[in-house]
Amino acid sequence: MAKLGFVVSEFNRDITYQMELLGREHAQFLGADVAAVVYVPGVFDMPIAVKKMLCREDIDAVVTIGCVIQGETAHDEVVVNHAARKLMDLSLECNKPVTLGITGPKMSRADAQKRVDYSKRAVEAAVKLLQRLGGD
Ligand SMILES: Nc1c(NC[C@H](O)[C@H](O)[C@H](O)CO)[nH]c(=O)[nH]c1=O
Ligand SMILES: CC(=O)C(O)COP(=O)(O)O
Repeated sequence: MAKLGFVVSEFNRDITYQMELLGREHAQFLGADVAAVVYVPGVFDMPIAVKKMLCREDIDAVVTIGCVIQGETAHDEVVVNHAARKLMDLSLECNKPVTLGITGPKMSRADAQKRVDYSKRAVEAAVKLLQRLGGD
C-alpha cells in the first residue's frame, strides 16, 4: 500500500479544506494510506515541511495541497513559482515523488473553487509514480 504524506496550506483554508477532503477520499479510493499530515501557514512555507516528510522512512511520496489567489501585486506568482520549483528539486534530491496539488497563480476565488479537484490529481499522480517507478 502506498504511504502518502500530505502537506496542506492553511492559507485560504475554506478552499484547502475541501481540497484536503477530496484528496483523502481519493487516496482511500485508490487504496493508498495517508500516513501523515502536516499543516503549514502558506504555500511558500511548504518546502521545509515537505523535506522533513521525505526524510521519513514511513512516507513513500508527498502530496502538496494549497491554493494561491491573486492579489494586487505579483506576490501570488512569487509564492507559487518558487514553491513549485523547490518542491521539484526536493523530489529529485530525495528520490521520492512530490506532487503538485497547488492551484494558482493568476486565479480568483471563483477560479480556485472550480479547481478544488487538483488535489485528487496530485494524489493520483503520486500513486501512479510509486507504481511505475517503485521505491528506492
Ligand atoms: N497569498 C497566499 C499565501 N501567502 C502566504 C505565503 O505562502 C507565506 O505563508 C508567507 O509569505 C509567510 O512565509 N499563501 C497561500 O498559500 N495562498 C495565498 O493565496
Ligand atoms: C498572493 C495573495 O493572495 C496575496 O494575498 C497577496 O496580495 P497582494 O498582491 O495584494 O499583496
